Amino acid sequence: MTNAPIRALRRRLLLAFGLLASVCAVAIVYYAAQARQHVGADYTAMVADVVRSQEDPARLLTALTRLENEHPDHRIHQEELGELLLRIPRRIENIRIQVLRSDLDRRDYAPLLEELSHVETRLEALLGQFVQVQRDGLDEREIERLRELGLEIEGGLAWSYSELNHLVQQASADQRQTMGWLTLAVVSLLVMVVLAVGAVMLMMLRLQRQRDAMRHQSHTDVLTGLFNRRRLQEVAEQEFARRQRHDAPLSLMLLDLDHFKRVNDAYGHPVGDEVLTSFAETLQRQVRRLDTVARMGGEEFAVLLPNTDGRAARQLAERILGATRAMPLPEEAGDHRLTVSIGVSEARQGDSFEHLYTRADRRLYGAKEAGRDRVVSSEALPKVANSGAPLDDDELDKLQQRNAR
Ligand SMILES: Nc1nc2c(ncn2[C@@H]2O[C@H](COP(=O)(O)OP(=O)(O)OP(=O)(O)O)[C@@H](O)[C@H]2O)c(=O)[nH]1
Repeated sequence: MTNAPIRALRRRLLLAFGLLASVCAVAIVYYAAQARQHVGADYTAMVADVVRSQEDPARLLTALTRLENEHPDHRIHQEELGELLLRIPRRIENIRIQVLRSDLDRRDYAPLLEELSHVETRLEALLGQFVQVQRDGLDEREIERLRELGLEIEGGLAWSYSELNHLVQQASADQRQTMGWLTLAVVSLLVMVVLAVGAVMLMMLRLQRQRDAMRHQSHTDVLTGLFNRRRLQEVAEQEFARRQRHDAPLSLMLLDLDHFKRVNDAYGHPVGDEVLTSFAETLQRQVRRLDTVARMGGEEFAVLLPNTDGRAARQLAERILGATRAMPLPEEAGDHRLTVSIGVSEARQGDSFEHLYTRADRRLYGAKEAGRDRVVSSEALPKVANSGAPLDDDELDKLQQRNAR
């Protein structure tokens, strides 16, 4: 079992994690920018209006002073004053509406609106006075009265606008601070979410690894690292299904080390283990990547050979015979001659894996019976000593039964 699926899964998880983190980062930056823009835009219009209105009190006073010095025949400054007396109430109304619609605290702006209302009544009085002046002309008393009203209005307006300015600046600063905290909270939250998602992904990855490791163990022979009987069965079922679709040949080879008990008895079990492991390596060196090598138990092995007919399987088996004889053994067992018996069978029409396995097993038995260190396959069955004719499967069955008795 390779690590490739785990690596692929890890790559996919990392990619998903990176994408998620990027989306979160873009969302945070976009949100923060939007929020700041919104706060700024809310008060900018009001501040602009207040700044414009703050010029009105000074203009009013200037217009009144010029009025004093104006020649009765020239009505230029009277017109300027008249215009101001119409414009200032409009501006006050505009600012009042904006204040009422804003998020400012009512308790903060109530005195300010009260003062503006007072200024409005004073403006009405000034307007009345002004109309009278226009009608009756200016005298010392009228001028004095106009100046008093003008100063009162100027004071009220200046105080109200400066208070309002202060309130707006304060509110703006408060909101910016709130937005800062809010942004920090959102960022922390998102970071936590991202970390949590990352942790879950890591856990999933670990679980996947553990599952793969367990699956690997359940399919693997501990001593040799080869597949075990169960895995061979699974692969064989897949190969049989594939064979039905593509009509490709499929062969099975069963191998059993000869007189292996003697190795154990002569050199000890650990040396026997080493020999089994070396034989497994020898087998793997002989086969192709698409072949499946398994240890069936004890000193018995199997090789499933997709896209391989009986003849090619036999040739491979002959090669394995030679490689086994030439296989270097552990030092302690240097004198021993290791050989193997092999039964080979090719899948026939309508076969199941059980059929294929039983036939190969029978031929393996035949190889043992015929003297070991040989291959028995459908293409070259062992000869019966007295007749010299090759044995077929039925004859091998009979031989097997006779020996069992
Ligand atoms: N060292 C070692 N020996 C094992 C292992 N599994 C099975 N064996 C031994 O393999 C031997 C098999 O002996 P037998 O079934 O008599 O077969 P054999 O001696 O190879 O004789 P033939 O198969 O008839 O040629 C026994 O001694 C088992 O103890 C293993 O994992 N390690």
